[in-house]
Parts: sequence; structure tokens; C-alpha cells
Amino acid sequence: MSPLIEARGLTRILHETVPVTLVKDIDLIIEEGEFVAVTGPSGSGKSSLLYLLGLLDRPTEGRLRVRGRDTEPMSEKERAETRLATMGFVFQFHFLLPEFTARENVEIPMRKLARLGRDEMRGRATDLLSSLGLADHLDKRPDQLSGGQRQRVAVARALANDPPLILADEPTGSLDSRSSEQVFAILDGLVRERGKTVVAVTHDLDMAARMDRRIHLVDGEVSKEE
Ligand SMILES: Nc1ncnc2c1ncn2[C@@H]1O[C@H](COP(=O)(O)OP(=O)(O)OP(=O)(O)O)[C@@H](O)[C@H]1O
Repeated sequence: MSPLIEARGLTRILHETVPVTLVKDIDLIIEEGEFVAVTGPSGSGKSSLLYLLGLLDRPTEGRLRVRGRDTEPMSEKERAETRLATMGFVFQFHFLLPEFTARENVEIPMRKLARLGRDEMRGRATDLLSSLGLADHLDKRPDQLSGGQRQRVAVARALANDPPLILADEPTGSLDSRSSEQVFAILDGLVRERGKTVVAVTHDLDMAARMDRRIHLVDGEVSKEE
């Protein structure tokens, strides 16, 4: 079976007045069921790499395959469809829509994929939120939830379409240690119990040490993999 993600020579250069290299010549294979940390100093290209893997940005050189499919010839529409069906995103700041409830925020990606009927979407959002300990908060808006609860809603939203891959950018970066531990345990459980693949950017080296593999970036290049 093809790896979930296969990057070869992945490079992203911004062509400003002076060219800025965000990531350079990255070779990376991510198999299903792995929990992978992306670490490195501030400005080393961690988020840029995650955006490329998540088809939110296009490389200027190199190749990226998702489940064996070359992403280069894909149209924007195909990229968006691949993203919706294959990936869920969790960012440092939850980016929930403030005017919608927790349940509605989880339903939104399902509506975009349009695979399920209304009742099924509602049922699935309820189940996902309940499985993350939020059964009593389904109808609350983000401003009525704590930081840790909001981030759990964001995880539920990332799982809305049951994607094999979760890409997380500092998912615990804005949380206190107890909420961080909860969110980490949820991500870990997704890998261990539900066979998901999680790639998480983190500054937290203790957390990275508990993942399966670490990719360390310096100046946009992989300096160490362990
Ligand atoms: N739009 C842009 N214009 C100019 N420089 C940029 C732009 N986006 C990113 N950069 C630069 O590219 C480099 C990589 O940025 P990136 O956000 O990927 O790093 P990071 O490792 O995720 O950093 P942090 O840990 O601080 O979030 C940084 O030096 C950043 O300043």
C-alpha cells in the first residue's frame, strides 16, 4: 500500500524582493497509524511544512503524493476535495466560527463534503463531541467554552469527515498544562485506538518525545530524524 504522505525534495520559496526559503528539499514518508512530531526553533519552517502537507500551499519544487496520488496536476477543486476527505486540521488558535454552536462548528466540514443527510450530520457531530467529553456543551458557542474545551471542539471538527490524517499546528500551544495533557491524550488515542495518523508541530519536547517519530527542522531543512 502507498504511504499516506510521500514528499520528495519538497521546497517552498517565496518570491519577494529577496527570495525567502520557507522549506528546502524535504524528503518525508508518513505511513498510516504514525504519530509524528515536527519540531525546530521558531521560524524553522514547521508551519510552512504543515501547510504544504495539508495542500494549503503549493511547493515551488519537489513532489507530494497523498495516498499515492501526485498532487501537482490537481486542480484547486481536486485539492480541496482531497483535503476534505483525507485531512483534518487543528491549529494553535481554534478558529471556530464564533456565531455557531459547538455542534454546528463540527457539522460545517460535513456539509462541505455533502455525504450525509441532516440528521446523520447532527448525530455524528453529537457522537464526536460526546466522545471528547463535551456532551454537555453541544449547544454552546465558542465564547461560552474554556480554552481546553474549544480545542476539543476543534479536534472534533477535524474528525468530522473521518479523515485518516490529522495535521496539528501547536495544538496545545495556547493551553494550560492540564488541558494540554487532555488534548495530547486525545490525539494519542486517535492514533492508538482509532488507527489515525497525526502529524503535530510542537515546541514541547517532552510531548514530542512521547510520539513515535520526530522530524527536526532547522532553517527549513530536516536536520535530524529520530
Ligand atoms: N509570507 C511570508 N513572508 C515572508 N516571510 C515569511 C512568510 N511566511 C513565513 N515566512 C518566514 O519563513 C520562515 C518559516 O516560517 P514558519 O512559520 O514556517 O516557521 P515555524 O517554524 O512554524 O515558526 P514558529 O515556531 O515561530 O511558528 C520564518 O522565518 C518566517 O518568518
